[in-house]
Amino acid sequence: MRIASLSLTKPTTKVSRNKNFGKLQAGYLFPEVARRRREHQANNPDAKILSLGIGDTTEPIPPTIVEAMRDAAIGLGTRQGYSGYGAEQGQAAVREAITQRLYAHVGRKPSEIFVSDGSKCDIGRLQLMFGSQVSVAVQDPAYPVYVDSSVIMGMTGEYNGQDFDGITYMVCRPENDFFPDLTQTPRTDIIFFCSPNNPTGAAATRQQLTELVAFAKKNGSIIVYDAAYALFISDPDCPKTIFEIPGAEEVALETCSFSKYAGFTGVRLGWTVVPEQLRYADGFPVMNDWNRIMSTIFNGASNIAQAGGLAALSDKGWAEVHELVAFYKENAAILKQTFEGLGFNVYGGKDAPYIWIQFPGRASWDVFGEILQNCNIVTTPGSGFGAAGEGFVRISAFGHREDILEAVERFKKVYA
Ligand SMILES: Cc1ncc(COP(=O)(O)O)c(/C=N/[C@@H](CCC(=O)O)C(=O)O)c1O
Repeated sequence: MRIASLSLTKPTTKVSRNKNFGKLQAGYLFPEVARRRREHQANNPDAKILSLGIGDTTEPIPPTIVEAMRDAAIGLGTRQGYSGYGAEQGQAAVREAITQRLYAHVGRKPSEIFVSDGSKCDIGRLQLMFGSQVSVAVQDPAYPVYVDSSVIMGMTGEYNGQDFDGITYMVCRPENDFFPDLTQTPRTDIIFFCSPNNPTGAAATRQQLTELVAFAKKNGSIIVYDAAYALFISDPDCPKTIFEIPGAEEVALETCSFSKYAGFTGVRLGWTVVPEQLRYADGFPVMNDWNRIMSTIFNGASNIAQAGGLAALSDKGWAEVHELVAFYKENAAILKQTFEGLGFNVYGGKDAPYIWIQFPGRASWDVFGEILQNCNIVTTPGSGFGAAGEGFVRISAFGHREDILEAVERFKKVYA
C-alpha cells in the first residue's frame, strides 16, 4: 500500500495531528517486513522467495464452508435471499453456534458472544471502549497490536529507547517458561494475554491461567484474553478458553477468530465473548458498553462471512477446520524438528503455528536479513514483538507443504 511521503509543501489545514502517532517508532511490523521482502526481490529478481513471515493462512477454505458462502452470495441476488444490515452483535444462529461449539460447557451464553470482522479489529474497538485513562499490561513479546493500539489511544508515555513508558511489560522468555512472574508484576487495569502466545508459541497451563485469574481478581483488573490460536493446542493441560478457569467470567473477556481456523484471514470473521458478570468498578456491565461500541461504530460482520462461519461450526465444517489446523501443525512439527536437528534452541511449534528460534547474542533484524539474504526466506524478527523478543526469530508454519519442505532444505544448507 502506497503511503504518502512527507510533503514539503505548506500544509493547507490547521488541524493538529493526534500526538500519540508521533510516539510510534516505526511503521507497523508486518508492512515493514513486506517492504524488506520487496526490496530483496527487487535486488534479486530471480530469487524464489518463500514467506514464513506474516501468519497468513495459505490453504484453500474447505468445501462445506465455501459452498455455504457461495450459496449466500447467490442468495443476495434474489428477493427472498437478499439481506441488508444485520444485527451488529451477529446473526443469532452464528452466536448460538459459537456458543454451542466452544463455550456452553464453560457457562457462556449466546448473548455474551459478539460476532465481528476479526480479532484485530475487536482489539482496536476494545481499546476505544476502555478509553485512554486505563493502565495496560502486555506479555513481552506479544502480538504488536496490543502495544501499538495502546500508544495510539494515548494510554502510554513516550518511547524510552526500548519500549513505552506507562505500559507494564510481562517478560516471557525461556528462563521463566514463557509465563510472567505475577508476584513481581504491578497492578494494571487491563491485562492483554494471548495463549497460545504469538510469537513464542507457548500455551499457558491450567495452573498458570488459574494464577492469572487470581491475580486479576486480587487487583481488580480486566483480562483481554486472545485465543486466536486456541484450536492449535494439543496439550490437555492447556485450556482452549480462559473460561475453563472458575471465576474467569468476573475478570476476563475473550477474543477469537475464524482467521487461522477456517482460512478466513481475507474473509474477515471473528468474535469477542463478554460475560454478563464482567463489571466495571461502579458495577456497570462491560457487556453493555461493548454492545454500544459495536452498534455505534460497527455495522455487523458480512452476511456472506457469517454464512461461512455458520458452516464452519457445523459438524462437517468443524471436522474440515480441524483438518486444516492439523495440516499447519504438521508444518510446524517439520520446522521444529529441522531447527532442533540443527542444534538451535527452539520453542513453540507444538500448540501453535509459530516456531520461536533463539539466536543468542544476535540482533533479530540482523538474523532476519541473514536468512532473507542466504535462504531467500522471509521470517519475522523477534524484536518486532517487544524488547524480550530480541535475539529470536519467528517462523510461521502457515505455508504450502512443498514450500515448507523447500524451506527446511534451504535452512539445512545454510545452518548445518
Ligand atoms: C494473537 C493474534 N490475534 C489476532 C490476530 C488477527 O486476527 P484477525 O484480525 O481475526 O485476522 C492475529 C494475527 N496475527 C498474524 C497477522 C498479523 C496481523 O494481524 O497484524 C501474525 O502475527 O502474523 C494474532 O496473531
